[in-house]
Amino acid sequence: MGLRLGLRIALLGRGAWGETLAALWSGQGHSIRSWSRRDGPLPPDLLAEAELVVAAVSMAGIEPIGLQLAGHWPDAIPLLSCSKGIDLDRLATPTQLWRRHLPPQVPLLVLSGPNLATELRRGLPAASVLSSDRADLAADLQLRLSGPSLRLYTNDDPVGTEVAGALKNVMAVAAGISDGLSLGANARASLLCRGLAEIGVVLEGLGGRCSTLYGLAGLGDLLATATSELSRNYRFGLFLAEGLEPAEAERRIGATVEGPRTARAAVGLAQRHGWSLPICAQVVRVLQGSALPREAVQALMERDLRSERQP
Ligand SMILES: NC(=O)C1=CN([C@@H]2O[C@H](COP(=O)(O)OP(=O)(O)OC[C@H]3O[C@@H](n4cnc5c(N)ncnc54)[C@H](O)[C@@H]3O)[C@@H](O)[C@H]2O)C=CC1
Ligand SMILES: O=C(CO)COP(=O)(O)O
Repeated sequence: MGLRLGLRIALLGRGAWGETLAALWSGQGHSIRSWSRRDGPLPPDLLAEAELVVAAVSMAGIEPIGLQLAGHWPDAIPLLSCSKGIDLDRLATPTQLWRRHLPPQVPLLVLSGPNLATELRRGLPAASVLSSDRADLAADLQLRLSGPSLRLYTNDDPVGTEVAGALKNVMAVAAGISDGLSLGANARASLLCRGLAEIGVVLEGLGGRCSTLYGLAGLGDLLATATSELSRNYRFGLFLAEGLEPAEAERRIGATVEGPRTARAAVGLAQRHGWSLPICAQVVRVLQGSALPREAVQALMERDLRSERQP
């Protein structure tokens, strides 16, 4: 990467998040060449001039795009992954999925934090984390991509950052259920606090650091997503509490809702590693139709009593 301030960015995905990032960064003088599924096949030269590739597709898009780009990646051009979820088939984070297809020398970075696209599109301020094992690169991109409405911090815990950003969507679904059932402020706070502990089990279990849990990608995004009707995952939970089937709830939202598949992936990871993830497990029971939302809440309240340190 040269010393120019304006970067040549290739953007994969022009959904709500991709459009928002494109608007922010083009407004800061970066040049954006973007591709979205609706444009048709990936142009073979999309990455040719790029200094940075930004991936803002939903989890479902990573594998097909990774397959198409494998073998065509310009040497060592970094990828900034902005997706939030755990892949259900491979129980993998977004960068773990990308890594399967990209040359080992391609540096990977993660962007995650309390970043409801609708608010950023309105010009409202927010902060986020740029995470990478490559501290030099993260610091360089922090400087170039931070702007008047999106302030970037760095950390060197990409796995923890991704797990936090993925699992908060499950907790947002659970909070939507709780609020949809009118269980009150105490219930929501209790749920989110225990939800944070549960995110910590997965985060530390996969090698992330506890400090990330309490940072922007963890507690920060949990607070934003699990308390705002701008969040699709939270709205999805509200619809479940109303008695809608999951498929109908997704249809009404009409955009990506990563929480449901991530909940099932988290339960898959829990089975593999022997972890206890009670909130994720109850969200999955509701999704599978094996419990009504009220029964899931009751099951959480009736668990054996334990120390706060245990999940
Ligand atoms: N909307 C938001 O506020 C934020 C979203 N995110 C994350 O960014 C990711 C994208 O979210 P949104 O843009 O909001 O969703 P969206 O539903 O508005 O757009 C999804 C994008 O992914 C692409 N896509 C989906 N399946 C694909 C496939 N099989 N092949 C190729 N492309 C495919 C779509 O064409 C579209 O560009 C999600 O993982 C989400 O959790 C992260 C931060 C904020
Ligand atoms: O990740 C987000 C905000 O940080 C977006 O949340 P939703 O996908 O629930 O809308």
